[in-house]
Amino acid sequence: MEDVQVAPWILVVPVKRTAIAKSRLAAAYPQHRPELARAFAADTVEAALASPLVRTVLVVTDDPKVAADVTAAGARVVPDLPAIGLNEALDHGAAAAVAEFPDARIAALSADLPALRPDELTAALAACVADRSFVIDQPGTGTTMLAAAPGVALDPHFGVGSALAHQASGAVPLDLAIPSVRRDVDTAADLADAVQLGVGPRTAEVMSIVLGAVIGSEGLAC
Ligand SMILES: Nc1nc2c(ncn2[C@@H]2O[C@H](COP(=O)(O)OP(=O)(O)OP(=O)(O)O)[C@@H](O)[C@H]2O)c(=O)[nH]1
Ligand SMILES: C=C(OP(=O)(O)O)C(=O)O
Repeated sequence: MEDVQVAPWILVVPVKRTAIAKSRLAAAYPQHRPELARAFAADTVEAALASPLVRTVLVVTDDPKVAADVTAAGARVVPDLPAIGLNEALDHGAAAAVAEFPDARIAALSADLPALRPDELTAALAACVADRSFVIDQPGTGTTMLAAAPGVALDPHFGVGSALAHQASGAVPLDLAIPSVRRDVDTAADLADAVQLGVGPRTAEVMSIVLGAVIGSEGLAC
């Protein structure tokens, strides 16, 4: 009988309600911040689903628009528990993943990676050989992905200074050239950098509306 290989990874992607998310973009993008947060999540999930190592993406969110977007893309939604916070949301998503896929490898992936490339995510997942591995973000202090081997607890420590916290908890940082996996977007400068790398279609669409509005308001074009 043919040996069908099953993709080993379940990704848990947390998405805060976009009405309150990405507050550090508020000054630069007061009108479009929620739409940008939604577009980042849609592009991140779509790129993750395109990796051949990814079996399923579980999106932990209470945002109905995000839930509709990611469901249409082929991901599954795990409703957030009320006001539990990022690491608790990840534990909640990981528990749902373990219950359904006990032999799978589980990784938490931030939803603010609009330039994410499936090939770079695949390279990152393939390099996760330790019990727990993680990807340090572009600034060097945070984390964009945390992965665990089957049977190993994810034990997430996302938040300010999470790179040090994950290392201190025994997770091993990946040493790979994977700029799109590292490029999380918190600030307007991060977003400009992501656009340089090449963002996914949803973010590109919102950015074209934003730039049209800016240029239009300056009377240069409409
Ligand atoms: N489900 C869920 N996801 C969260 C929560 N807090 C943060 N996230 C997600 O975790 C990822 C990293 O979070 P941050 O970069 O801090 O995002 P943020 O809180 O929207 O951004 P700031 O307001 O600028 O701090 C993003 O994908 C967020 O949507 C939470 O309480 N629940
Ligand atoms: C949640 C994190 O970071 P940020 O808020 O900078 O995206 C993190 O890096 O763990």
